[in-house]
Amino acid sequence: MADFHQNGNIATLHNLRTRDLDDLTYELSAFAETRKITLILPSLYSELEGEALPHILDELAQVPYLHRIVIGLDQADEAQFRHAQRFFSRLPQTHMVIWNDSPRMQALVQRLERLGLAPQEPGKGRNVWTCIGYLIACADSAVMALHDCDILTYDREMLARLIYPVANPGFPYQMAKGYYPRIGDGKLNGRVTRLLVSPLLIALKRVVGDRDYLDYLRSFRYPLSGEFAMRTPTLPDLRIPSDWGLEIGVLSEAWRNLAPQSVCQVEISDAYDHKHQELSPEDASRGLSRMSTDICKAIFRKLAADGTVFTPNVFRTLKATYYRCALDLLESFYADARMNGLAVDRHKEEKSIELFAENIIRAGQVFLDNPHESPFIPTWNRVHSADPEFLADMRRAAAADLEEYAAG
Ligand SMILES: O=C(O)[C@H](O)COP(=O)(O)O
Repeated sequence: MADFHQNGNIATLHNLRTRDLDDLTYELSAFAETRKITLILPSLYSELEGEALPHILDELAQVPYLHRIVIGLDQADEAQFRHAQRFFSRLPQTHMVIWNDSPRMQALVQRLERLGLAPQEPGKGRNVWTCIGYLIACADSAVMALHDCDILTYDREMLARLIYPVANPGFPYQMAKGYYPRIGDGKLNGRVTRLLVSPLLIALKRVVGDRDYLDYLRSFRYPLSGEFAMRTPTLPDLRIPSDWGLEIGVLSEAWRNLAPQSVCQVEISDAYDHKHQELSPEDASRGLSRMSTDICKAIFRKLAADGTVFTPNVFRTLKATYYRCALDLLESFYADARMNGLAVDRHKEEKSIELFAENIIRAGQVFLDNPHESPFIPTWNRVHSADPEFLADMRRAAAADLEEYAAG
């Protein structure tokens, strides 16, 4: 049974298991009559062949309150795009599959390149950014929700709970961030959240001192969850990182753009499992190693923008402090897991901590070498002011792709 603890920084909306899904769905459907809700699904083509997405579609097919579903399809060729259209056609809601690699979409990226506004690299950040652009171009939704396509434990209650705080017109929330425990196969997962982000935030507080931004980030029970919902007026001014700092980046943007009273976190599942990436200790450009470096960079950059001075010595101290904090937290995770009959491989976890400690230094070095480097894709407001026709052309391009490469 959940608790009802509030941390005092941002509101936490728990699942007290006192309300059934039908009742929640009924109320969401009433909200949706006056505030249209769009769901964004950033998807890799390979996820269509995985076990999670077919089940996600089965669940979504039963959701009555969604106005539109926008699927951003990455890493697909023409035949795969046609297949994707067939795959998603069982959704009863209006939906759009955006083929990000289509010749038309690529021509649009080149158009942005000429303006110096193109995303620096492909990936989930660019995919999400494109889908948000499409949503802005449609100009008919009041609420947007987004979740990953690799959730093995998906059910439609997760979506209902994610959307509710921003769809309820009586609530002050502009953004809701999902949280849950990541558990699967009898193990405690969420390696980067538990072993990097949580101890790093504690260590930063010790090394650089109290910062509102650190307190804010520490308030989130699962800062790396890929699930969030927002009221759409905030979207045109949202800067999305194109690297793996996407989740932290979106939280940082909410901190910059919104009052703390308008941000909340919401419990959406009691056991979440997804596809696990490899740690990749040998190759820092892949897997959780790359993810951990990008996350550190995102946090360092944000603190620097808030007036924190970083030097090589600060990063060396931070590494040592982090290492101690991470080992201490590991004790807590171990005890918690053990008491709940879950496995924690302490050797593997300590190896991960060692890798993350190295990556703190690596990220620090990248930051010191190039403090102005920014992974952020320009906001849609900026693109719109540089090229007022762009959004309408993008919407037309997505529709033309759909027509030209009909499922067949
Ligand atoms: O949330 C995280 O910490 C990362 O996405 C890794 O998650 P995993 O350990 O569950 O694969």
